[in-house]
Amino acid sequence: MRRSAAPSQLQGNSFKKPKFIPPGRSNPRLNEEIIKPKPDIKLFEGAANKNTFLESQNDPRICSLNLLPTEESTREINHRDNCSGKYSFEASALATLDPPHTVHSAPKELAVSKGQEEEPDSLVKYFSVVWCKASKKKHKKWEGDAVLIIKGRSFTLKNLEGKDIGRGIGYKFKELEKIEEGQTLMIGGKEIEVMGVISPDDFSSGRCFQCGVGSPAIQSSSQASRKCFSNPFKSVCKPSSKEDRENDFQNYKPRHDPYTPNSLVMPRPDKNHQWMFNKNCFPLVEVVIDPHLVYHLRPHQKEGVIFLYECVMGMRMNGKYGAILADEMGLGKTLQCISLIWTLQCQGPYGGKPVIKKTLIVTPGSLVNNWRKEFQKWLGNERIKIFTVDQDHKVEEFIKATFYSVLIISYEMLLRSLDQIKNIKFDLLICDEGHRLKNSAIKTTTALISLSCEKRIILTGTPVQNDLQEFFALIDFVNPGILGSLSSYRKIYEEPIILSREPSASEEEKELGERRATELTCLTGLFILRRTQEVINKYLPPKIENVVFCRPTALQIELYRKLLNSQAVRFCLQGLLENSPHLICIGALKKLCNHPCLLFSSIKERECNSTCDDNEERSLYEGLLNVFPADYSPPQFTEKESGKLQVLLKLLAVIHELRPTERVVLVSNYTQTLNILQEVCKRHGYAYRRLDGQTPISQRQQIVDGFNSKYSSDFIFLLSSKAGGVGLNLIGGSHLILYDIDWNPATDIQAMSRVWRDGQKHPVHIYRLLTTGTIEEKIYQRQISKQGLSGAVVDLNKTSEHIQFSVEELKNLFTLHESSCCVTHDLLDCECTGEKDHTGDSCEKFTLSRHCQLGPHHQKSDSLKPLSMSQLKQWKHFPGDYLNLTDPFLERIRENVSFFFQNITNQATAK
Ligand SMILES: Nc1ncnc2c1ncn2[C@@H]1O[C@H](COP(=O)(O)OP(=O)(O)OP(=O)(O)O)[C@@H](O)[C@H]1O
Ligand SMILES: [Mg+2]
Repeated sequence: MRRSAAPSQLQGNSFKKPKFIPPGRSNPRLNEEIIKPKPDIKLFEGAANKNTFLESQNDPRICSLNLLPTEESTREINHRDNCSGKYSFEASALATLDPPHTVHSAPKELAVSKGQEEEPDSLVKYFSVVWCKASKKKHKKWEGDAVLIIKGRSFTLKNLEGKDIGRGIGYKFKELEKIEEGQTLMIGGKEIEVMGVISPDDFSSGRCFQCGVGSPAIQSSSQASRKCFSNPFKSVCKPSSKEDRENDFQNYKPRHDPYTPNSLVMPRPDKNHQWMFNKNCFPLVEVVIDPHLVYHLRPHQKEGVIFLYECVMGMRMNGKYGAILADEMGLGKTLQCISLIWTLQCQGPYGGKPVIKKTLIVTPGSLVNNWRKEFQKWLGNERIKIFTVDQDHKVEEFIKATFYSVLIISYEMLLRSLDQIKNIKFDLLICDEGHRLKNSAIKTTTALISLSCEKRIILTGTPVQNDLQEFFALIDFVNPGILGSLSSYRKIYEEPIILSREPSASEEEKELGERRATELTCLTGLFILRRTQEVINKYLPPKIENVVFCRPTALQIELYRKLLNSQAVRFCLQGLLENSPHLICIGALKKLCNHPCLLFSSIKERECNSTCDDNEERSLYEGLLNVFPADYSPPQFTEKESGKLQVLLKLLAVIHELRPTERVVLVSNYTQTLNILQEVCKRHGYAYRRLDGQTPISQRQQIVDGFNSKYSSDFIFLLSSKAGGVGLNLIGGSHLILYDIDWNPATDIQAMSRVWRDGQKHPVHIYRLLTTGTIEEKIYQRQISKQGLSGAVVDLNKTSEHIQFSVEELKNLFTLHESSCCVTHDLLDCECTGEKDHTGDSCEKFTLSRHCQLGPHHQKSDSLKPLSMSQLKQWKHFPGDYLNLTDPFLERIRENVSFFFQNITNQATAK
């Protein structure tokens, strides 16, 4: 049985008597009150004091009706008659003889109104109650907490999971109106005791359903300012003797001077915290961040460290020690965590004793060494001993060598070594790129949940509120139980919030959904921190972003037309979408855009491995080989066959010529395309490195370091965005070219943020290449239109296979616009004719709205979000043959380009 004590911990809610009291047992608080007989009282007040309790004992009428919501007949509710005369001495004398769990006669059901009573619309009341089924059993116990909602002449009883457990209509208004704290009554076949009144606000916010939730322990984040203790040695308890006190005075000094001008001092624990965690009565000592780190920390990082400190210390919410640091990419989440670990490992507020001993950092395989490097970068090799798990360094080694305090391991390795890891006592768990834990059913999540460590931090660069169920999984991971069970979360938050966003939602539903969303935000906002790129922009060089529309070649156009005329495409357009032939068609068109030889290879491959199942694919390729020259051979592809490749070559040449010391990151989503690009590098003598899904994890950091090194002779870094994009720092490159486009804007954004981040010295140039009039433009439009944003915008796992297309959409997708120099511009409703340099206002002044289930409360500016159409319109744009092209790079590639969009961020600091 659920205990009802929790609601009392909620600040500001109206639960006054939260404990279960067996039916018939008097409520201790009310025992103190003398309840005078009221002649007009109608409802049973058995549990309100001892006397009334005895009333019930003597009452032979135990309700046998079982009134579940569906049972019309049970709407009969009778309040206890003749209450008034029974507050007798006789009864109270009996009370002293009876143990609490003796026979309890339940009150009679309240009765439904027979006549046509006037409906008082205005009356809506909420009560916290405890309930049990009506029974004649001697020893009854309350079965649970519930919320009773009285509305006019009807009632609803909801359990704390938000489910209806009783409902009835047509009661006497006057009787319902009289329900008050302390009463016991029969309603809907259930006996209930009214524990307290719930304010409408507590109901609409959903707070009244939260049980087991720790109370916010923080008043405001301003507490997190640099406030020194007036007396760092003052303790809640006094040390035992004078001598001890003197020793303490010596021993309990802060590790770093809290009074130096730039010191960063952690907020002090309040009395409640001290009472909970300072059982040994140690003196309070300032926790001061190592000045060596403070020197480097940016202002937002200082705030972040304080936030993390408060969360994991349980200072933000009683009994909860988790946090989600969801700063946008490149804001230095790693450094913030390192600062926290280093601090907690050496210091603590109680007697200066370290709060943690061992930390576990779980991260994608490609970032394991990046973490080690960051530790070295900020703390050197001596301060802290780090152990990274790989093929040659097993967890056993960490266990044997006790001097290691931090274990860094990939998610994959964690699963393999789970048994050993479980045996180590970790005090802090950090999950980097932790949005992967949004699915609570996957092995990684269950494995991590099984670790007993309470202090848990999720790091993620992607917003977490886009999907309410994934949101729950992340929240429940860091602070288990804070939102109740999944089913109660659904009833109390998800359903009303989603319902309120439906176009058909009533005003009441909208209001409720809005309130629940606000409450959810408030509750979770205490331990989620997200800052956007803007906080760091001022430290970054300018960023020049270009969308380059490349003309397709004659061969590409011919093949494209043939593909669109194929039987497979025609089937798709007739809505015959079994076996998803549209995905094959889309794949073929995308390959063709990258280079016709990729399509050629696919056709040849299909010819070799033909089975009877791939009719669609064969029908798609029919007659295509005739378009290629007879002796066509993919390895000998020519660069002139692809519009984008021609642009790329010119771009590489001009960068090499004009910026000989700068380097290029060249990104594709496809390994086969990377093969072509690699071949191009070889042919033109460009030194390169490559990182894709096949690159062994152990080599990845080395490849990245080699490229970033100032001594590197590389010119190009070939990167597979899906394999290696997340979390990498590629600041050695200042030009980034996205050779192809992904359905998911997040993949592209991830890749783009690899170069424009802290530490970048050069202005950053980003080029997104699209083939004019083709499917690539359509995918781009989908990215920037609302439609593209729906659902989990930033979910890197979402691919085209997850996207549903209507036949209408497919028609649009499978159209080649041969005469337009930029279909995307045509769609913008821009007043310019595309014939001149059209410069709109800076896009930065536009607030970007994020499509998010939590609604407007969360729609903060999010600079790494994909653009919207209207923002793109504000970008400078011009056709390829525009005369006054001032950008030297664009000037050199214009021959093969039909249109440009350009936007410059941080122009003021342009060098
Ligand atoms: N205060 C700072 N001063 C200088 N460089 C910094 C600072 N903070 C972080 N950096 C550097 O910025 C780069 C990005 O930091 P980091 O990798 O921690 O970003 P992140 O927030 O984890 O981003 P992502 O979400 O992409 O993983 C790193 O090279 C890091 O060393
Ligand atoms: Mg990171």
